[in-house]
Amino acid sequence: MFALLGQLARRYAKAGCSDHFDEDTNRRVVVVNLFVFIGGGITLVLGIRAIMGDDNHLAISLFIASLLFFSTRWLQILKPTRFYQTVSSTILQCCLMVLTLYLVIAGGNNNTGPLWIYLVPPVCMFLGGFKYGLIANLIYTAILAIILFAPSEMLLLTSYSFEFKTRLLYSFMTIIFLSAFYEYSREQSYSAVGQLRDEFERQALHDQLTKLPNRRNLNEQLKHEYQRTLREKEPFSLLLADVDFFKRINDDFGHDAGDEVLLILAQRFKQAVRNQDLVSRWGGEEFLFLLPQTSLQQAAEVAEKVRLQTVNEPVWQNQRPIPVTISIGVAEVNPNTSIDDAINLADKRLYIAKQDGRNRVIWQ
Ligand SMILES: Nc1nc2c(ncn2[C@@H]2O[C@H](COP(=O)(O)OP(=O)(O)OP(=O)(O)O)[C@@H](O)[C@H]2O)c(=O)[nH]1
Repeated sequence: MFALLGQLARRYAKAGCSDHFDEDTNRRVVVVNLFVFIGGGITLVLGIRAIMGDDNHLAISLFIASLLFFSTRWLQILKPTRFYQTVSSTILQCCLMVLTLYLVIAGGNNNTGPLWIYLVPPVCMFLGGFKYGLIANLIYTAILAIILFAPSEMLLLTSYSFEFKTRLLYSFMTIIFLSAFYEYSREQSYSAVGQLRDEFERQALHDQLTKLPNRRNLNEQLKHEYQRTLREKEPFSLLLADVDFFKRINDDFGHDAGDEVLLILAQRFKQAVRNQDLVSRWGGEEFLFLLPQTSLQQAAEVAEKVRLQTVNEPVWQNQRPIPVTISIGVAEVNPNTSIDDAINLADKRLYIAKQDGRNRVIWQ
């Protein structure tokens, strides 16, 4: 029974949420749903009470407000887009503001109407965000002050003492300040968490030393590129490049120099290829190039260019030249080969390049 109620409540609260929305928008959808349930329900009940108390004006206002509250929920469920979510939350805020101002003007039941204005700051802050919430609250406060302090209470249908009006305004402004502060802190934390998440995602997909895409990242790109190859029947190619005798570089020049070599090579490789090509750090001193829309022969030419550039430009570290050469295995991916087959073939050709004396490209 409780489980069923919980399930119904969850379904009610989440109606209108969408995977296309960010977390904050979905949370606003939930708040609109909950507010409509509570706010719409209470105004409906108060409307019925007002009818029974023969206060027809108040009853009609409350019924209209209740209807508008419920319509905002229908709107965001019927049209689950960001635009309609904004429209429905704006209608809800305007409706709440007009209703509470009306309650201040009319006094409500035994002059208790002004008590409802304290709902405005938190609801507007949460639904509109810090900036728009603050603007809405300041406009509301200005209108409230005009209504309360107009000469001879000409805008009021009831009467309040001067002390009541000033205390109402002061306490209302305090609530605005607290709600604004809360919303500002919440937005700051939300954006800090977002930045942290982006940074973690970036780190998970990139190599720490060279900042190149890592193996996991490239595997994803390979799958995308393969889909395009299947669709458009156009091959792409892979270069598997490995630094020759890298262990010797580490031993002769130190591990830091080895790191520097990898870093400089990564930058040079990136500059040597087209924008749409991808260079990744595949393993320790291995780099895998993904060259979209490139045949085996064209890829072999690119590989030769990269090899020559590497052998002709030593890496300088602490004013010492470190001679570097690379060996490269090339393979083509077309609709008749799988990605794994192509990587294995590139690996096999790289092995042959090493066996044949290193500093060379093997592509057939
Ligand atoms: N400095 C540094 N060294 C690394 C890094 N990753 C792997 N290595 C080293 O690279 C060396 C690779 O050595 P090997 O696999 O024997 O290959 P190699 O010496 O390049 O010989 P060949 O590939 O046959 O030409 C190992 O000593 C690894 O410790 C790194 O990020 N930085």
